[in-house]
Amino acid sequence: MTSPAVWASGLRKRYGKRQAVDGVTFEVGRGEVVALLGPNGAGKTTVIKMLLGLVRPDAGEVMLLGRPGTDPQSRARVGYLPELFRYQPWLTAAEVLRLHTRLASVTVPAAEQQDCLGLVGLADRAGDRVGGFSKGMQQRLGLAVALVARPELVVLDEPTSALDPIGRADVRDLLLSLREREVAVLLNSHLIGEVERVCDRVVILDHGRVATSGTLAELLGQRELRLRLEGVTAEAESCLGSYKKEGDQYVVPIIDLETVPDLVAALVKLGVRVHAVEPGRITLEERLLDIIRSGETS
Ligand SMILES: Nc1ncnc2c1ncn2[C@@H]1O[C@H](COP(=O)(O)OP(=O)(O)OP(=O)(O)O)[C@@H](O)[C@H]1O
Repeated sequence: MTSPAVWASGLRKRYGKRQAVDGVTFEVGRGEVVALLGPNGAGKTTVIKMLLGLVRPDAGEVMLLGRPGTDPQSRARVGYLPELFRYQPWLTAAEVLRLHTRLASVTVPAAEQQDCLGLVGLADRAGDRVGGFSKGMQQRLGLAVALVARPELVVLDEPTSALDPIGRADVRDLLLSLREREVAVLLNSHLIGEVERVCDRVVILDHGRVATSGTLAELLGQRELRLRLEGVTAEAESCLGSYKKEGDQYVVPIIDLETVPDLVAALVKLGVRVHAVEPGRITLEERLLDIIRSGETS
C-alpha cells in the first residue's frame, strides 16, 4: 500500500497565550485534492507551515510522501505557494524557475520550464524582471514555482487571493489537470465555490482543531426537500409550521421527510397549488457557516 501524500498527527502550536493549532490530525491521499477550510485565524496557515517545516510544531508528527517531513528528499518532491509570496525582483520569471529547479535538485529542460510559465499565463513574460510584475502576475509565477520541479504533492496557501476572475478559472483548470496527473494537492482557500468544484475532500478547521472532515458527498449529503407553493393561506401556513421560507419555497429538513406526503395532501386540500417538491442540497458554504457558528456558541 502506498503511503499518503500527507500524514499529519496531533499537530500543536502555541504562540504566547494563544493555542493556534490544538491537536490536528489529517491525511491527504496520493493524487487527492484536499481543501483546508476555516475562518480567519483557525490555524490553516500554521498547519501548512508545520507540514513544510517552516514552523516548528510543539507536538505532533508529519510524514510527506512516505518520509518524515524533515527529510530533504521528501521536501524536494513538494511544491509550495506561500500565502505571502515575494520573488527576487531582479530576476526574470525564467530565472526564478531555473533557481527553484536547482534548489530542488531536479533537472527540468528549459522547454518544460517555459511550458510551466505558459500553464500559468506568463508565456510571453519569461524574459521580464519580476520587479515589474503586478501582484497577480507574481502569484501566477508563484504557482509556476510550485509546479516546475514536477512535485508529487503541491501545497497552495490561498493561490487565488490576488487573481482576477480569469486567473481563478485558470487555477481551477490547473487543479483539475493536477488531479488528472495524480498529483496530490492541499489547498487553503476562502473561495468556497472553487473548492466545491475541484476538491475531493475537505478538512474544516476551527479554533485550531479539526471541526469536521470528509468528502463533499459526506459533508453535503444531508438532503432537504423544497416545496414550491402558490396560494398559501394562513391555515396552510400553520400546516407548514416552522419550515424555513425562501422566496416561494419552503425547505423541509431531512428529519421531516416522512411527513411530506401527508403535508402535500393537506396543502392541496386547503387549496394550495403545489408546483414542485424538489430535492435540494446544501452548499459547502452553508455547511461551513453552520459548523463555524455552532463552534461559536459551544
Ligand atoms: N508568528 C505568529 N506569532 C504569533 N501568533 C501567530 C503567528 N502566526 C499565527 N499566529 C496566530 O495563530 C492563529 C492562527 O493563525 P493562522 O495564520 O494559522 O490562521 P489561518 O487559519 O491561516 O487564518 P487566515 O484565514 O486569516 O489566513 C491566529 O490567532 C494568529 O494570530
